[in-house]
Amino acid sequence: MAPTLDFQKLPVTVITGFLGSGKTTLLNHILQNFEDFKVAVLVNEFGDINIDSQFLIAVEEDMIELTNGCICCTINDNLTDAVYRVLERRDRIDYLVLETTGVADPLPIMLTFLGTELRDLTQLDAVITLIDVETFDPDDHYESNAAMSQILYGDIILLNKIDRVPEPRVQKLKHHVLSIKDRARVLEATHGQVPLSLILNVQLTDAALVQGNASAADSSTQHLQNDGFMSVSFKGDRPFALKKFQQFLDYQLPNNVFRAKGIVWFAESEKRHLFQLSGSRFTIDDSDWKTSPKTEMVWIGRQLDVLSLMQKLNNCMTR
Ligand SMILES: Nc1nc2c(ncn2[C@@H]2O[C@H](COP(=O)(O)OP(=O)(O)OP(=O)(O)O)[C@@H](O)[C@H]2O)c(=O)[nH]1
Repeated sequence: MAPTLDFQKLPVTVITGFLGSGKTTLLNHILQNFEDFKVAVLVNEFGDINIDSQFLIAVEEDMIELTNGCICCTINDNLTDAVYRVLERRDRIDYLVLETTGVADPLPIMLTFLGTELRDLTQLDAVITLIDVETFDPDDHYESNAAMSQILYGDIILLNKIDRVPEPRVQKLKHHVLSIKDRARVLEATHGQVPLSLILNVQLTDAALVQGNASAADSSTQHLQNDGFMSVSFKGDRPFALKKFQQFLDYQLPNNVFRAKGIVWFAESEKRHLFQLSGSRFTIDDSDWKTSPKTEMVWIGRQLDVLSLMQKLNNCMTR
């Protein structure tokens, strides 16, 4: 028999984790496997989620509805508004999953659910923090206050990308995490593949403890600026020359770039290419164009020299 969720309050799971740690990958795993319930997901961009177009019923400006009853909403700038849009469909939605941006401190987000009128309508179930075991350095935490806060407030810490490192490193990181947060549920995964029963509807968030930290949230809204992260968008109306882009990645990529993703149009290919860079590794996958070809990418890093980066990317385009 299918399990039922009969909560008066809408259960909410928050997925957090540093840039490129695998949050969207986990979200896709949830959307594909949480079949018994109708899930709403709140994301920053639709483009990241793998939605097979055959499952689409309706696409509105900020909401996508799927045949299985699930919906995806974009957060835009206002989380509370986005949650209320989901609550308007409460009769048809059993569960809410929210993916934060990689440089977000989860505490203010948790307090949105615990410290406002949303507290009567939603039930914060757990915060899942993903850690990329390959790039995470326990000595510097990416020199980021937000990364530290993600571990401090994570109820479940998912050590992800264990396919990329030797087992002893995973165990070392596990000890490190438990030294910061001894009550965390620590799990290990590749591509976020964990049984959903271990991460959803687990009721792990201690609301009283989090609310006790409310005063820390005032200063934490500054984390983004303090951590020095910034993003640069690049759009190209001419294709990239494959060789030039390869040379850029091999020899000219600034070392303060941490993450990049987007769609690339190559002169040499009729395909649409999805580019992902995380740390020093990148992948390029292909699919078919559903729009006219174009290049659209986001580059994220610290103190980026915007002009120089744009110039280098411009130089990758064919004349
Ligand atoms: N080898 C390996 N790659 C992974 C794993 N999990 C995710 N990836 C890849 O890592 C890259 C980043 O994954 P995402 O799920 O987009 O990460 P994210 O945390 O949503 O990234 P941001 O949106 O930048 O915060 C993608 O290319 C994924 O395919 C894993 O367990 N092993």
